[in-house]
Amino acid sequence: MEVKARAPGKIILAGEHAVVHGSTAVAACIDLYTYVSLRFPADSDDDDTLKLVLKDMELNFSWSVTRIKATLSHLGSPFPSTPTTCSMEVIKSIAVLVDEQNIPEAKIGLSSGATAFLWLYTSIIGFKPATVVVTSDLPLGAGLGSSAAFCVSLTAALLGSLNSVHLDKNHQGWLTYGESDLDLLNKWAFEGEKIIHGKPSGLDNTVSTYGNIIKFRSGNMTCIKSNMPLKMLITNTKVGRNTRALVAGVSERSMRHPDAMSSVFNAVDSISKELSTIIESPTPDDLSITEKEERLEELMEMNQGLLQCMGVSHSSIETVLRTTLKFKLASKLTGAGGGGCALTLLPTLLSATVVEKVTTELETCGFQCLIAGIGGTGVEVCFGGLS
Ligand SMILES: Nc1ncnc2c1ncn2[C@@H]1O[C@H](COP(=O)(O)OP(=O)(O)OP(=O)(O)O)[C@@H](O)[C@H]1O
Ligand SMILES: C[C@@](O)(CCO)CC(=O)[O-]
Ligand SMILES: [Mg+2]
Repeated sequence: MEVKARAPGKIILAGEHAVVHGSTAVAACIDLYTYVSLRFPADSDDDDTLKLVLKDMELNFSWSVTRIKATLSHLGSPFPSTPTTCSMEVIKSIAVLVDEQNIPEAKIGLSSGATAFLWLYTSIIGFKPATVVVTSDLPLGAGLGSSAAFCVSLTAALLGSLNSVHLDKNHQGWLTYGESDLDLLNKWAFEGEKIIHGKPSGLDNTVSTYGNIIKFRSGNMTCIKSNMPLKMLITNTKVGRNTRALVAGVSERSMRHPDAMSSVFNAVDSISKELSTIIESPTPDDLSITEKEERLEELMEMNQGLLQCMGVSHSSIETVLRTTLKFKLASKLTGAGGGGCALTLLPTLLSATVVEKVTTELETCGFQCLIAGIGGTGVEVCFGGLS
């Protein structure tokens, strides 16, 4: 049997980092996906290996199931209906299995992904041979939620292979999970994100699981129905960074300056709330689309200033801000910052010529620009019948 799954990446319109400290954030999924295919060998096959193929990265990992079992069987796996945090002690045991794969230094960031894989696989499936193939449209470590899309799509494929999860396995094409299975999936994906991010808020895995545009605070989400066009230019500065280190840096700063940072987080909370109210309010209401866009631009600029205060901007992000400002366009970083991606609001009345000019100038700086569809469906699974 083959189970396929796909989960979207995301953009954060407001509230990254502050959301880790209890503020509201607003995020939307984008139509760029991570895909996972899970295949179990036929019973007749004499196969004892669990294989993880990271196709885009040209990396093949394989572990003997007997060896994994010897390391982890004391945990009583599998326990698919009980999402459980991987303890530091178990992370260390899994790290030994990952180290044995001799990941090249240039790709060493993938070791946290491989650790999350082994935790999710053994916790949900147990000690069974399989081949898991991963591909992704998303740039890794660039702020578009690749880690969450990886954890969500992987969990979707794993849970989809279980008989206890109710899905029509004869359905042709992509299928969505029922509400309670989605909740279980999201909890497991969050446990994977903890291994990659250290202290995630849960925002990224939640928007990848449920899709749409969401308002999120302290683990609770509300879907937002947008009443205005929201066209964003995404610029990838291609400056690599790591969310775990950036999140830890903000926490350290907030320990050094608790009062000042708590005011910063409160200000972000107000920005996210105001931004979601503007997006949701009916048009024409008291504000025209153009007025709403101007308010959003101002809020994005304010949020960017506060992200700078948190210490997560970067000279490459500042270059994007300066370049887009020349065309009177507002931008902010999206995701964890420190490089990665920036968002620029493209107002409805902006001419195609200006979009072309700003894109060309950003690309001349060595950046990569894209416009993604936002707010679609979240994670999906498929048991065959994809063209
Ligand atoms: N397709 C994938 N295959 C394997 N590992 C992945 C994949 N996508 C993400 N990862 C893991 O996630 C890490 C990147 O996660 P990180 O949280 O730093 O960035 P991001 O999720 O892209 O950005 P942000 O968290 O700011 O949205 C990679 O180094 C890798 O360990
Ligand atoms: C930086 C952060 O707020 C968003 C990363 O996309 C981290 C998190 O919420 O887990
Ligand atoms: Mg991430």
